[in-house]
Amino acid sequence: MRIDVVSIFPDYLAPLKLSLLGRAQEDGLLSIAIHDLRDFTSDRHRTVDDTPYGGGAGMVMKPEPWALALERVLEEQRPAQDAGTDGPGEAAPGTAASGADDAAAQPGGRRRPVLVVPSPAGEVFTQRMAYELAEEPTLAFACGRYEGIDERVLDWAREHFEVRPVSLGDYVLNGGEVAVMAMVEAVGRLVPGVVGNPESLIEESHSDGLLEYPVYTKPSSWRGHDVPEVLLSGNHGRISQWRLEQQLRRTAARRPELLEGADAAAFGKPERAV
Ligand SMILES: N#Cc1c(-c2ccc3ccn(Cc4cccnc4)c3c2)n[nH]c1N
Repeated sequence: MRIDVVSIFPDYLAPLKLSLLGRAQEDGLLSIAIHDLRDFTSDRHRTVDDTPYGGGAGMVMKPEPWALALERVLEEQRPAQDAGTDGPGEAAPGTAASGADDAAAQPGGRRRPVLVVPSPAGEVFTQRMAYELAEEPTLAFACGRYEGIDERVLDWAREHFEVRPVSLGDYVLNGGEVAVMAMVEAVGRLVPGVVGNPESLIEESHSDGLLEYPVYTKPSSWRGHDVPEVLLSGNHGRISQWRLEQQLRRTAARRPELLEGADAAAFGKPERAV
């Protein structure tokens, strides 16, 4: 998978070169390119913002640098797009990645590349969305700042990308970079080979629509706190039952809305046609 990120703070994204995602790039499983929006300005001050039409506080990001930056992204992503490389497999039927979204279709049937635009006004990011985005051969992320990006950029981008405004959650950040870090990590770890043991992707929070069970390691007794006896029993049937009970208890206590009409698949990996 190829990922491109456009930001006025490229150094903010430096951690994407570390740890698991860094090794995945060394192994050729992922490539992550960061583009400085200021490289696409034309004035000596490398201006990326201006005052808002209609008045109001703050500044708005100018459209032209964004269009030039995103055109460069389109150009650089074309080989991966044309190869359709690196989706973890067939796109889950019915998901946007599977071409079910006609809006994403290009002339000649080629799918438009996905552009994720972090925004407080976006669709909330979920594990299900992470699975869907992980099916794409390329992803582009536009990190806004100030009061946001001139809306005409998104209108223009829809002619070239499948544009997805996405929010990290219902709180206010100063820009899109933190959201992109979270999304790139959540998506990147789903690309086959990035996480050493794919088993660990199965039993984690949200992968089955429930919060994960508590985990323990040695010593079995620590400062007067003991590991639950069932986990020392070696009885795998009892252990699985206990873990599911813990998941249900935690989810009911902390995220009861996940249980309403819970169809675990509705929150985890999209259903695949049998
Ligand atoms: N994803 C996400 C977000 C953002 C977010 C994302 C991009 C930008 C670009 C600018 N701001 C500041 C800003 C603040 C308020 C109103 N309008 C703009 C951003 C906030 N805030 N909260 C989230 N969950």
